[in-house]
Amino acid sequence: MSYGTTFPLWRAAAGDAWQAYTRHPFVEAMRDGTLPRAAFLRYLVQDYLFLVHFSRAWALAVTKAETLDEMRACAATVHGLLDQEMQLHVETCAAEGIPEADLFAAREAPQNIAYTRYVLDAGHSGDLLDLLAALAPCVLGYGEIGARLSAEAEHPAYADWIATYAGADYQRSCREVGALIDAAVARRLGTVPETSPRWPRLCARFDMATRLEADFWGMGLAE
Ligand SMILES: Cc1ncc(C[n+]2csc(CCO)c2C)c(N)n1
Repeated sequence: MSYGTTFPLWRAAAGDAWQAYTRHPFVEAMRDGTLPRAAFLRYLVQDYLFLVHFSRAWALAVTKAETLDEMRACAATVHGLLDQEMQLHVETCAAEGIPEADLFAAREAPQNIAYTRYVLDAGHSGDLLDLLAALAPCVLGYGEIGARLSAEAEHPAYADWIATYAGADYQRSCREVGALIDAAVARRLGTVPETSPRWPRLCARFDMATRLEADFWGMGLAE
């Protein structure tokens, strides 16, 4: 999965951290069906809270945008998060007897706070590129994981989760976010962004968010 031209450069700069995130033991246990249900639910409850803060981060991106096209793309993501992506969490948890009010009131894990507030701070202290570099591992990493697991899954236990992220709708939104990033980079850094003095900091943002994603999986596995 390339999702544009900027993402592969950031992914390569993150090196081994990218594999540690996208091939984390939690991911591999969804692939082979050995992930304990309790670990998945612990992850899903935290992920609901995560998506609340990610909706805020994409809303911040609307205010950091410089063009109407950027605003539309970020606003569409806010809408998709609030009205579609969180449904997987709400429905899966409801089927396990966990109502949505309990999800909203759940206590945030430190790994969740670290990741979501890091992304929000990247946006508050920087511009749209700083924010997008911190958001990219989440959106595009799940696109990569979903596509791989749908080809490699050995067990149906987590088929709904995999289908959400491997599905055509989600894969299209990954391509759209990839295009948003490419256009935002070209607009602000020109056609050879790797030579910009800002480039190393954007790579560092992407790298840190990638490490925080791996820690988020680890939180799901911790008893
Ligand atoms: C820890 C964690 N990381 C990434 C995602 C996936 N995700 C989060 S926000 C967003 C953008 C809207 O399409 C996507 C795809 C998740 N659910 N949980």
